[in-house]
Amino acid sequence: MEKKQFQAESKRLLEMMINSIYTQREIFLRELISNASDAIDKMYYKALTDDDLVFDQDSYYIKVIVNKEQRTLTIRDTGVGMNREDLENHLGVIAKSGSLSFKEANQSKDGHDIIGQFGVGFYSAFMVADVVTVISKPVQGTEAYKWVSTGTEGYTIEAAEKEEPGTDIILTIKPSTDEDNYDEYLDEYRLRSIIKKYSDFIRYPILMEQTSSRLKEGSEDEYEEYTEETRVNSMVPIWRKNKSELTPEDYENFYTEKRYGYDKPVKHIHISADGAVVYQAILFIPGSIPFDYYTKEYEKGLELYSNGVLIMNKCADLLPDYFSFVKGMVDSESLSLNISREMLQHDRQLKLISKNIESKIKSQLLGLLKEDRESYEQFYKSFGRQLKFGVYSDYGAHKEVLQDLVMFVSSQGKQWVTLDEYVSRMPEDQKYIYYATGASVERIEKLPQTEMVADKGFEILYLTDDIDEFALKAMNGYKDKTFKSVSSGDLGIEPGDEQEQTPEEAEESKELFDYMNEQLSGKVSKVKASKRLRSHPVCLSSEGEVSIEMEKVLNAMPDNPNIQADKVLEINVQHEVFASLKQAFEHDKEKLNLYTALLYNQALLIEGLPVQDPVEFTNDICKIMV
Ligand SMILES: Nc1ncnc2c1ncn2[C@@H]1O[C@H](COP(=O)(O)OP(=O)(O)OP(=O)(O)O)[C@@H](O)[C@H]1O
Repeated sequence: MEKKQFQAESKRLLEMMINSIYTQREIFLRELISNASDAIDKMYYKALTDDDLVFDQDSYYIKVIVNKEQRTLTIRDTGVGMNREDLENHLGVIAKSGSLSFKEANQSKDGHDIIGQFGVGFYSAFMVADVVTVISKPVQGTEAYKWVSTGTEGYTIEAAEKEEPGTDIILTIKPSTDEDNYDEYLDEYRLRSIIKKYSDFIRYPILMEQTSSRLKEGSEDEYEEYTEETRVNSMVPIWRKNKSELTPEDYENFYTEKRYGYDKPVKHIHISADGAVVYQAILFIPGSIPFDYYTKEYEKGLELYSNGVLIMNKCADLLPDYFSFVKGMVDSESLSLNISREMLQHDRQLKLISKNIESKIKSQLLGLLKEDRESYEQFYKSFGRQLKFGVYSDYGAHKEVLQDLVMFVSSQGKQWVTLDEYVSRMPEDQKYIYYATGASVERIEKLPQTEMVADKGFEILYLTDDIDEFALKAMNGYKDKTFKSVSSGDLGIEPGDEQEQTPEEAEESKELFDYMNEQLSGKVSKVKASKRLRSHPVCLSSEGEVSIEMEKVLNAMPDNPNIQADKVLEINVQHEVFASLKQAFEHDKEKLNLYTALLYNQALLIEGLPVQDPVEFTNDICKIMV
């Protein structure tokens, strides 16, 4: 029998293929099953134009058969089959896809979409097999042929016996070595799991013999093994079903089956888009945070299918970082796959899909916020931090998408409030959206800096997360209103009469404050009379872009940039302490120095900043006690 040679380039290409296109060996099964499914699809197309053929969906199947003794794995289909010419042209020429030509000649209808396009998938069989034998009989023909190849050595074709039309792809599985386990491709359970993973939604049944055990007839304790043929794939992808046919339980089951999470999702989003880009998607907002969510180990992404075949487990490009908590899958016919189907070309389609998905997620979250506040707050407690990171990232470029989704606890009843709610209940004379920062709501409530704004009856957002203030800065403002820290210089509130010092008093205290400022040189940039304090004697505020809270966050970072806020020590001139300061200024400078140091350290403590020299601080307290 004449042995035909692959062309030189083909030989190299095949070597390259086998060794480098695919990173995972197990996908050989996906490729062969996809080919089998394509072959059956082609029957469907042929039946459309050939009156002698009837396409009865139920009579077509794909069978995976294991023979452990002979180390063979057979993938059998009842599709169109190949004649001698096809075997030569389609399997003898690498990168020639009979399926692609077929697809081009037959426009896709009714969701019968052919998968093959590159003409290389078949050769992935050589990743696990020493010898590949193809026995095929075309549906329109009487003769069967056998194609045999050991890979790079070329192939032979001869006449063969086969009753039914269709194709058997018989792989002689390589022997296992110390490094490589090939036996797994002869293991029923392993094969089933590979089929489930990649080919669950192939629309023809994928059948396999299943070994189980049962009680022997007539016996109460003796078991026997038996085999029966069962279907491995679930065939109908739920995302192709009509939304009205599906119940909330169906979605929840899908979420659990797919192992997106072990919790109950807060919401599902089922998309069937057939506009500029055609795709289906089922997305979920998880009900609780995955344990590794806020760690580097967490990988975002959606499962990506092309025509029901899994292409990628986690396609990161489909989700922006701020929606990285979303789980689910996308299936599209219009993707430009690369040859291994492992990575996608960064194409327009994918971008369109991800833009589309982003706006769907946003509108669904807004819907949840409106219709089911409790669930939204539950969601927000888990993933709000990620949304705020999103607002802050890329210099606020995504604020339009996210600003209506963020919330903060506010001084009004310590409830969550959105920016929209805050602004809509602002009294007319309130210029700014006020916020205060601190480690917890309880601590913020006690901050002296909040006194004046709170006295005025203005609502204050309580910022307890280290990202919060950065996010607000990135947003700049909301609906024409700018954000204002209660610790910032100008609060935009006219002080009441009782706070105003007369010009003489102000002149008098200026000398005192200048003196104190000198004592605190390098620590604060100014000491001044406070306009915001009511009952407390002292507080720190900041001037300029960097607030004290931001200083804390920035300095806690690993590469500690040592950024300092421009701090101002504010003294409540209505407080009795101020009278003592004045007294000491006139009669006892040493005492004033002591008071200045004490007040400064108290202000630091209130802010949650470390006292630079705690021993000296306690000594100072002792000094005033004796
Ligand atoms: N089971 C089969 N029945 C009928 N024809 C087949 C079968 N398997 C492969 N072929 C033919 O061989 C060709 C080459 O198959 P191969 O898997 O290499 O490429 P493909 O499926 O066209 O593209 P891709 O690389 O994208 O999978 C197919 O296009 C098809 O014409």
